[in-house]
Amino acid sequence: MKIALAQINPTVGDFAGNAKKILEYASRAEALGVGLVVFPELAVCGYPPADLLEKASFVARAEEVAAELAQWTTGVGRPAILCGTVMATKASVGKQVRNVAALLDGGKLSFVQQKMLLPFYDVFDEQRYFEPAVEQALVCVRGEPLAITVCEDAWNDKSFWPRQMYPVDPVEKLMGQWEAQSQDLVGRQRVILNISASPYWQGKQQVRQSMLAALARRHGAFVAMANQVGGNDSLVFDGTSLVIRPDGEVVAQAASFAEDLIVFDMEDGAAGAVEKPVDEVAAMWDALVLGTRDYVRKCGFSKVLVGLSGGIDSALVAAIAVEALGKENVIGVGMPTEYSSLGSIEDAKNLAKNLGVRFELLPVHDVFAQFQFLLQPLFKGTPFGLAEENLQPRIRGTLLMALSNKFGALVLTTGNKSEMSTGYCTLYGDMVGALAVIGDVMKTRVYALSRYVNRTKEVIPWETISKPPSAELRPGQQDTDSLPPYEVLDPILEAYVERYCSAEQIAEEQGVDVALVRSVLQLVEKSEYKRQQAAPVLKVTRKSFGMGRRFPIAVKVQV
Ligand SMILES: Nc1ncnc2c1ncn2[C@@H]1O[C@H](COP(=O)(O)OP(=O)(O)OC[C@H]2O[C@@H]([n+]3cccc(C(=O)O)c3)[C@H](O)[C@@H]2O)[C@@H](O)[C@H]1O
Ligand SMILES: Nc1ncnc2c1ncn2[C@@H]1O[C@H](COP(=O)(O)OP(=O)(O)OP(=O)(O)O)[C@@H](O)[C@H]1O
Ligand SMILES: NC(=O)CC[C@H](N)C(=O)O
Repeated sequence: MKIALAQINPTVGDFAGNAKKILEYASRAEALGVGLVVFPELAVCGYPPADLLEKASFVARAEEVAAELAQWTTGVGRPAILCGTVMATKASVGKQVRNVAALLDGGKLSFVQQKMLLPFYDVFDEQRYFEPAVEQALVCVRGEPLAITVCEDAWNDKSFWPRQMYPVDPVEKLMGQWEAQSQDLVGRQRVILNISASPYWQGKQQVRQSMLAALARRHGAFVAMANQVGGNDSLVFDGTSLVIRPDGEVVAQAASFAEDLIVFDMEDGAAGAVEKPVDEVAAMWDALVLGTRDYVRKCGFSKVLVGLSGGIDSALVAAIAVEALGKENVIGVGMPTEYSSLGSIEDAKNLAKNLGVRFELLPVHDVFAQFQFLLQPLFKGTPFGLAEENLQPRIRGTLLMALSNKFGALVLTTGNKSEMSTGYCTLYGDMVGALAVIGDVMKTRVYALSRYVNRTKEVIPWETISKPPSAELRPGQQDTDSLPPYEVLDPILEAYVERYCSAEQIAEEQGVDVALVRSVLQLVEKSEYKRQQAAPVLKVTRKSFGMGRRFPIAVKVQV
């Protein structure tokens, strides 16, 4: 039997749109003569639906849609559909919802495999909503025996992980059944299907592939994983659906960061490997582009605004926005004060010209002067300081939000992960905005991505890339007045924020003074309040700010 993996981009809660997409892909699979078409985890309602799952009407709607989709499988020659959805539980104890792989065949719901392992770490919170499966069962589709798993069910293999997170391994259980039923299944190729909603972070594609290859080798099985693609709030799903043969070789791989349909046939399993190497910078770029596009469009917008300072962060965000939404949908706004260098305004204009985007100049010297004048009686006798400096980003934030209200364009916020980690950003100032596009990208990585943007021609002006970073909030200000150089800072932050290393471990690992490390860690601890008020951050690393990293604010932490 030919099996198709349909890597679709659903929208959370858009039942009609998702069902239409499922049938569109199922029809394409039908035209290719497949017997079964496999869709990602929760394809019917989109992943992650979060607390929408607590509404009985949401779950009921998913059940109705699954029944409608089943109708489609009635026709002659129609493939069976295996798709992720939610269903109410029947028992009167426990959680009310099940995360399931539903097999729709012959016009009806013919089999249900409930998810057994419910991830509850980082961005996942499935134990909050779902009742876990207590058992697994093999199923025959058009005469082919199949082992069906839902995402995390395949992530607990003892041959791959040094430590198993759960006491059971659903794949092991299913393969045990294959053994037990060997009389019926003798000579039959083992096949493990996995429907996934497995989000991207840097390096994730390789982890997923090696893990599934280990599973294939250990059980002598074909492993086929259909993954979701697309951005949903902070999460970006890369797709990269895979088919791996029993010797661990990849035999089919779907596109990354785009919808796709791939077909495989166990009989042609010997076909050459099609493994595509991953360029980490390119993958991160693709993730940021897709995450931005889907956030803006799925929220019902098409246009965005970016404050262009002539600096590298806003330049990179504008370049991502153009790739995601088209140059006609991006507006750059320059808002200089007396501390902005002439070069910065030129750099911002050149960037806008290179990107082909509309550029508006709103000099804010007078507004800034008016604010200071108004505050003068209260501020009398105090030196020019943070309060005055921060007025500038706050004026810019107010103007960007006014333009947003007037023209219905979302503001993209430009802070990077180094700044968000250390609190080097102004609350209600440069932190305004709908989406923190590069909030999970350290400054040193911002440079790498900018060079990637310029790989064929100069888009981000070289002046922007080569000048020392500065917030330009007072004469001659440079980031290094307040922070260590980014080459020193970023590895410290990565070790602390992403790997939870101690000051001593970091000092030893990186050969830096422990007092310097402590001063950086203190900045991280002191700025949690800012991060909790920040726009959603597109997750591109193992540990990003937002729902997968929860720390208290009113707290005393020793670093
Ligand atoms: N625990 C807590 N919970 C809630 N709110 C808390 C708080 N602690 C302080 N606050 C509030 O936060 C205020 C301080 O925060 P905030 O007003 O943001 O100001 P603050 O962090 O003091 O200053 C902003 C820093 O970021 C730098 N900056 C600004 C803009 C852009 C860039 C750049 O390079 O991109 C850098 C700037 O040079 C300065 O060093 C306090 O006055 C207080 O109102
Ligand atoms: N003169 C300006 N005109 C328009 N927007 C500005 C201006 N200055 C700052 N901004 C906005 O505020 C954000 C914070 O900028 P700032 O210059 O303070 O530091 P930065 O983090 O180094 O960013 P960048 O590298 O983009 O300059 C910028 O990315 C930009 O969106
Ligand atoms: N939806 C899931 O079960 C995802 C969990 C899985 N470990 C992943 O990160 O991809």
